[in-house]
Amino acid sequence: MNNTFNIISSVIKNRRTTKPPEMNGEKIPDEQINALLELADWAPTHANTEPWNFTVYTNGKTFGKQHAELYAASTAAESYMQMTYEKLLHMGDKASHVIVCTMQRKPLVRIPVLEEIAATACAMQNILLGATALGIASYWGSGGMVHSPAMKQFLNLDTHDVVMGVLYLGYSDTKPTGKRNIPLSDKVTWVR
Ligand SMILES: Cc1cc2nc3c(=O)[nH]c(=O)nc-3n(C[C@H](O)[C@H](O)[C@H](O)COP(=O)(O)O)c2cc1C
Repeated sequence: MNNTFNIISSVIKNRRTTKPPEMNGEKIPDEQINALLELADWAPTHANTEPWNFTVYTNGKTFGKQHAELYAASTAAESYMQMTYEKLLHMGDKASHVIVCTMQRKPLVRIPVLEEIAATACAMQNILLGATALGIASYWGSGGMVHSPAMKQFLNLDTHDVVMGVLYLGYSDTKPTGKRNIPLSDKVTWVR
């Protein structure tokens, strides 16, 4: 294998999910976030629809407040849990930047939704890999209100658009070890 493969292989294998509470509050320079977004923009895209969109929060607390308030406003009193509110409120406290990632379909696009979602996921993975290369810890979260109609409305999305997830980026003093539960051989079929 050549050196480029070895480098990218090491970045891919070293990317690990770090939960935002494990981040340490240190700030990432905005230029580095821009560089990551530029990587996202080079994701593959069927028919060049480039359906990814990003809302970048330079303070994790701002998104946390909006997320928690959305939960409070759209949860019936009998289901509401203060613990959930607090968890959402403080989720990004120690993150540097929070990026809400959405797939937004252009009008009249004939590309299947599945492919637009896949393209946006590729863009998000580019961010995660770039972050790893820069020593930035990352977390792709889809909990709380992320997939709720209330979040779509909050983000002014159209019916066919999708909230893909929230990327929390920051620095961490710890690094989780990776694991895979299913052997690769169980997921691969070779036809010769
Ligand atoms: C689409 C997607 C949604 C995810 N949502 C969550 C989530 O809501 N909560 C969570 O703890 N982890 C979430 N994760 C992160 C996974 O838990 C994590 O990728 C998995 O444990 C494998 O660990 P690794 O990323 O270190 O390889 C999500 C990952 C993806 C790709």
